[in-house]
Amino acid sequence: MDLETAKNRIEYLKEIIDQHNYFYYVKDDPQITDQEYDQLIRELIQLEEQFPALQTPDSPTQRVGGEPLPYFEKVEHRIPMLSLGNSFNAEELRDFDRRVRQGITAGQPRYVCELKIDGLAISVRYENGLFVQGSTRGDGTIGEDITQNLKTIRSLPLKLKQPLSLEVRGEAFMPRKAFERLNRIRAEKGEQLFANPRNVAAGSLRQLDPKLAAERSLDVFIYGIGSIEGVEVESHSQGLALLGDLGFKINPEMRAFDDIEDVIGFVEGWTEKRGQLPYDIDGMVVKVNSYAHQQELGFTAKSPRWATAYKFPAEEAVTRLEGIEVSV
Ligand SMILES: CC(C)(CNC(=O)c1ccc(Oc2ccccc2)cc1)c1ccc2c(N)nc(N)nc2n1
Repeated sequence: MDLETAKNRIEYLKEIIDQHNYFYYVKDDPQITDQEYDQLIRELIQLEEQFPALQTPDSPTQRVGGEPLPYFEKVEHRIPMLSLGNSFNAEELRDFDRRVRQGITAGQPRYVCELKIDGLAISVRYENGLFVQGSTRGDGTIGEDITQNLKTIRSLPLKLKQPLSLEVRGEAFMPRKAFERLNRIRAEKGEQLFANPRNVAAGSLRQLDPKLAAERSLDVFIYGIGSIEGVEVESHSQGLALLGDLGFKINPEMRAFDDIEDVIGFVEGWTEKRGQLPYDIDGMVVKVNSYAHQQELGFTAKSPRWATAYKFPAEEAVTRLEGIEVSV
């Protein structure tokens, strides 16, 4: 095969594999069998080995990157990763609504409610549509560069559907089924079990060897834009829709409401049924949707005044002792 033919075939394979990665890992709706997918990947690996000059960093073969790192570099977030104030019950959500209504001068607030995934907060930077760097939240200003590990998460695109430069925020997590499978294997080996999926996700992303992160079936939901060039976005929901169009995995359970009583109904609903989700959540996040309203409301020292985290009541750790239920 000559160079030109190889170049065209490699470009075709990268495109088609990216599309199938999107269907499988982002939409959870595979369009081809695992065997057909493996065949495409194997052909691309062979062609890139035969024509090394044609291998590019955004190739799907580059997800399980290089050698283990000696340490993680520090990364300064251009836009800080802020924390959330907490609300613990319906009345505190009503207080939040009253403060919001006092702080805006025009219109009524519209709220977007999202699941608060129990994972590790991350920030990922793209330049001209290509994944260039990923980092942990750290202290909100300085995080750790975990690019190699984040590239192993297949629901995180290496190349966006539009060549935009932006920084996104999200939560990396381990699905409950992967957590249970991992602990079953550790139990068989007589190794100590992990306490919860969040610890495994955090521990995996802090491994210096990306091959370990690649084995952990980690996943990600993107929940916000840190910064974006060349695109005007006016609301949080519009931002999420744009992120979805770019190929990011957005949590499908987000809803918008105009009345705080509907927000309360929604978050109380999830308090009951969160066990049905394939991943752990530790609360809900309620955000004022309009960026104009967010601008008016501003921030406290470390949190936006236009968002709050509704924390679920601590689950009663109920253990069965000789058949009787005791709450601990
Ligand atoms: C709302 C925000 C705190 C993100 N937003 C920011 O971090 C943020 C940061 C600078 C901003 O503006 C500034 C720009 C420059 C300087 C200072 C602030 C605005 C928002 C947040 C935090 C955690 C979340 C979580 N676990 N789950 C979901 N679903 N959403 C979440 N949302």
